Amino acid sequence: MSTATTISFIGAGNMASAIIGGMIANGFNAENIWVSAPDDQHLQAIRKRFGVSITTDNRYCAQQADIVVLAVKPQVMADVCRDIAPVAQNTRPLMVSIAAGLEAATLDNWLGGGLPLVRVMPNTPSLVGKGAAGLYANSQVSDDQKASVEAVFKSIGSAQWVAQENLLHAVTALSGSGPAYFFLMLEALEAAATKAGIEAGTARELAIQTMAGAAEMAAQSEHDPAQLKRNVMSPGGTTEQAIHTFEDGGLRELVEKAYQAAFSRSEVMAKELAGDD
Ligand SMILES: NC(=O)C1=CN([C@@H]2O[C@H](COP(=O)(O)OP(=O)(O)OC[C@H]3O[C@@H](n4cnc5c(N)ncnc54)[C@H](O)[C@@H]3O)[C@@H](O)[C@H]2O)C=CC1
Ligand SMILES: O=C(O)[C@@H]1CCC=N1
Repeated sequence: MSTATTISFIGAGNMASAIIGGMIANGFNAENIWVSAPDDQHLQAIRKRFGVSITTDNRYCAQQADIVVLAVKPQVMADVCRDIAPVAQNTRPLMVSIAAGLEAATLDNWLGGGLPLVRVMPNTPSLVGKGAAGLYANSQVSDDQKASVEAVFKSIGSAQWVAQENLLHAVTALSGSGPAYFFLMLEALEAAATKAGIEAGTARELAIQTMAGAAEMAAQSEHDPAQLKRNVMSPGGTTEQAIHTFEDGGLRELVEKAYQAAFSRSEVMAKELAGDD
């Protein structure tokens, strides 16, 4: 990533903090980052934590950078885009939206039309440099702009381009929402182990380390996850009992159902919000 790149964030919430934190931990200069939001706890917290420049003026914020990241909730995006449209049309930065289910054409329309725009579906582990992001560029985005936004997201994890915009629904349901699926698993394991008598802190430590270890192994191994799972299942042993319980209880079907629910919600949001003009 070029050290001269300047980047503005409109919105100072969970996802903006995760991206900014990851970028700074990777050597990005806080002086080149601006953030705007209403004067709330988020904005003050982000300045204190990362030393970035802040403002409550979205237009001013948008004017400060080569890349403007739209990091507000989808429901307020229309107002935010219409407000900054005059300055965006004037300075023509690369616009980046991280909002779930909001199509590039809808955003571009709200921004006055004809702007280079990349949609990114990131996730919160970006904060610790372990993000997973899907990216899609509209036809106005140059190769150089693609390279710079890719560099930002690669600096905080994995960044994968998708060829068609509608594949971002699939990315959202996988890696965008995905951290929450694994946190749920951690909660459930910790609760079960605590019931069995282990102290809560110890249960959490062992569960987290197990999840991190399994993920690292899956990333490094030449074997697929099914084989890695079989390697843990000693015949007649303990794991076999647990895995059979998961399978008999319909875990695969439940995962598919949960994935589809997130996917469908992303599609519905796109339709609902596209009509908001
Ligand atoms: N939280 C997550 O795991 C992920 C979130 N996203 C997307 O990121 C976006 C932001 O989500 P979160 O950070 O979770 O939400 P959040 O609620 O934590 O943050 C939203 C931020 O927008 C600010 N804001 C509200 N109205 C504003 C306005 N008019 N102008 C400027 N700022 C305003 C709020 O003060 C807050 O700082 C959403 O569009 C969401 O779809 C995408 C991937 C993952
Ligand atoms: O739940 C949401 O809508 C956002 C998008 C992916 C993760 N959080």
